Amino acid sequence: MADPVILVLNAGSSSVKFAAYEAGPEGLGSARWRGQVENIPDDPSLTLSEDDRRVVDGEKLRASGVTGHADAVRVSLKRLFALFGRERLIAAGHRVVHGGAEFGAPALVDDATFARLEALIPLAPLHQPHNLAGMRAVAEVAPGLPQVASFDTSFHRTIPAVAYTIALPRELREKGLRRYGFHGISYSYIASQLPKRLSEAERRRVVVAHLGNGASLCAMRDGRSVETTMGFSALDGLLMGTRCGLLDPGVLLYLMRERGDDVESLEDLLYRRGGLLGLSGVSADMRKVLASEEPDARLAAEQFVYRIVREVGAMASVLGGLDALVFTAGIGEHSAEIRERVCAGLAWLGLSFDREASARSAERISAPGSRVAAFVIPTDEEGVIARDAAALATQQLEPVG
Ligand SMILES: Nc1ncnc2c1ncn2[C@@H]1O[C@H](COP(=O)(O)OP(=O)(O)O)[C@@H](O)[C@H]1O
Ligand SMILES: CC(=O)OP(=O)(O)O
Ligand SMILES: [Mg+2]
Repeated sequence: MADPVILVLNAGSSSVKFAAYEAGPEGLGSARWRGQVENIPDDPSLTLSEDDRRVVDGEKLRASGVTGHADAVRVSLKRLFALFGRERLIAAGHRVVHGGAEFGAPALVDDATFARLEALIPLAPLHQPHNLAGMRAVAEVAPGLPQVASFDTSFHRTIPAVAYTIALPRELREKGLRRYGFHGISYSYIASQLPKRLSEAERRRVVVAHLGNGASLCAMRDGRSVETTMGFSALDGLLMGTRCGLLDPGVLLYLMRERGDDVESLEDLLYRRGGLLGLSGVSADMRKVLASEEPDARLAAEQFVYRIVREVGAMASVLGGLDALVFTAGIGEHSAEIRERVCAGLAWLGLSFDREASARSAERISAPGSRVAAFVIPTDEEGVIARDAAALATQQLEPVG
């Protein structure tokens, strides 16, 4: 009989990425099927590969009535089931952006858990509803299938109170007002790779730069998170594709008082209209920003780098020094130019950059003898989620006795 399959969904604010893994006797390998629906809701388009071969290439879905994330999941599942039979599915794993103060580890999603995740929607309004819509869509198409949530916040539970506490009155703190941190699934994958790729001395005090559409830094001591640039929400910290990052709250008070901006318009401004897009006026995509001659686009790229350099300095301070810097996610993995500019800004820390190694995307991009080592390690959020799902779903299928 064919091996069972684990499905993974990673729903972002405007996309759904998915992957499916065969669970053989040796465990899970790499994803056999991968794909995504991008540009939801304006112009959703589907891409799907089997064994790294394109099966569907940018098919427009608008005409088939796909508008939201749930539709996108339904269409994706239909296409996947044409490639491997639905009966082979044994579990689905989901990236869930917010686990609140409660979820410190992956969880099987039953009705009670689902309700608790729904209660966290106000903490991540542009991510959490889509994560939950994915679960509902899977439950419709494959009723009874075990579903597992992996959380972006869990990895940061080792951050100490001095770093996560927000200095506001106790009654607000007791309602969950604190810094949480995000991109934890990606950071936990990178942490798992450090012992395999860095020497013992290099992996004591590490800063990982997850630079994708959303971007953050994580300071790790011995592989555990002690500080991160995102906080209560995914709006904090670095400059991102469409988010401006760290912002004086006085700006919000000003906009509310002077322009009468309401919650919806501020949310739209902060999550969708700022960052590289808002500053450059060109695009949220770093490739287009770097290619543009517009002065505002140059400033956007310059500020993207500046904010990383500034925050790595703060992280090094928290760690009491820096042994290694790791780049990951879309920009971190693919943009040699951004890596070079960031590393140039960190030369004072003793980072000596190997441009030739970075240009060919080598794993180690610092020069021999550099006091701070630098690396590129491709992240694998889907792989982490698939393994979490396999572990929890198998537990459920085989009751321990
Ligand atoms: N060669 C490249 N040079 C610069 N930026 C790139 C390159 N390839 C991808 N990117 C950037 O990576 C971003 C997407 O990163 P990714 O980690 O996939 O983000 P997300 O998971 O948040 O969608 C794109 O917005 C694009 O700007
Ligand atoms: C938490 C977050 O910012 O996620 P993403 O990078 O997928 O937008
Ligand atoms: Mg991502």
